Amino acid sequence: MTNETDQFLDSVATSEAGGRRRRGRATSSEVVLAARDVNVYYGDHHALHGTTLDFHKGEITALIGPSGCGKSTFLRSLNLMNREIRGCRVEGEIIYRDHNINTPKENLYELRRSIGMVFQQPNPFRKSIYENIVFAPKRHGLTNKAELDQLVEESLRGAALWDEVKDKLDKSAFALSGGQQQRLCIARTLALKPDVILFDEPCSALDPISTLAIEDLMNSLAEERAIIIVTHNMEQASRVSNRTAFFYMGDMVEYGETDQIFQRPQDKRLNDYLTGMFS
Ligand SMILES: Nc1ncnc2c1ncn2[C@@H]1O[C@H](COP(=O)(O)OP(=O)(O)OP(=O)(O)O)[C@@H](O)[C@H]1O
Repeated sequence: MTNETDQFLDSVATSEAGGRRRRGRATSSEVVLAARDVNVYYGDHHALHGTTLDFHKGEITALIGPSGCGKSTFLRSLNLMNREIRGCRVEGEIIYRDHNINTPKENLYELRRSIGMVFQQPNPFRKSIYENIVFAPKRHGLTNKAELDQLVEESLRGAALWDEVKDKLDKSAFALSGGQQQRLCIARTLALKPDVILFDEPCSALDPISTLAIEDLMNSLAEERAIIIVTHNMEQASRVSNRTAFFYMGDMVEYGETDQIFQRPQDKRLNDYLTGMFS
């Protein structure tokens, strides 16, 4: 291991946030979601090559690697979002609770309840805070006002936003700060009671304080779910995740417990990436 890696790890281990929230090791054997030999093509371009990976309840898995290596492509395969991209083809199996969902008959609408997604840019609807939360549950048939009210409170509490917005639920979601909007998007996802949440660089548009709030939140959400996060921020991956997968040019090159990946990288490309030789 190089000096640069040592320094980086020291800075993570001694930072207050790192010490407080560091996960690092595997804690669970319950696989909720798994990819089996997943290949993704955009037209003729073979963007992701035969990727096999398990995701566990109670854990956060980080997907890392240089720009264009296929992290987001892989993430979007996990809830079949790639189907919305014209010319994109996903081969292989995505096993959710022992059943392959990568089939034409899979009901995407129902699937997205179970496997939620939070994007890079907060994307609330142009509606009130309350309506943002109840929009999808209403479409799924929930109409009882008391039940909707309770769901709004539960979801906002789950996203650590309730105290900040409980007196202005009828106000526009756009009146919230960027960090609050991202937590609202998380609350919106929680309202559907998913047991997997995919995060695609959820903090890249946020300031450091909001970033720490989202990291804390992911930590608590992971207690009952599997969380998968794409991040360019190596300190973040090291702080929040139990396991890490490193991608390079469409291949998943190395996977393991986060402590091992960051402290004892096996592959030279991973070591070079961690020490900033390329980004
Ligand atoms: N919608 C698309 N249409 C065509 N090619 C795409 C599309 N999305 C991604 N690609 C290609 O697939 C490959 C992987 O891209 P992807 O966005 O998954 O990488 P990434 O690791 O998430 O990158 P970044 O960190 O920059 O977001 C790249 O070669 C990219 O150009």
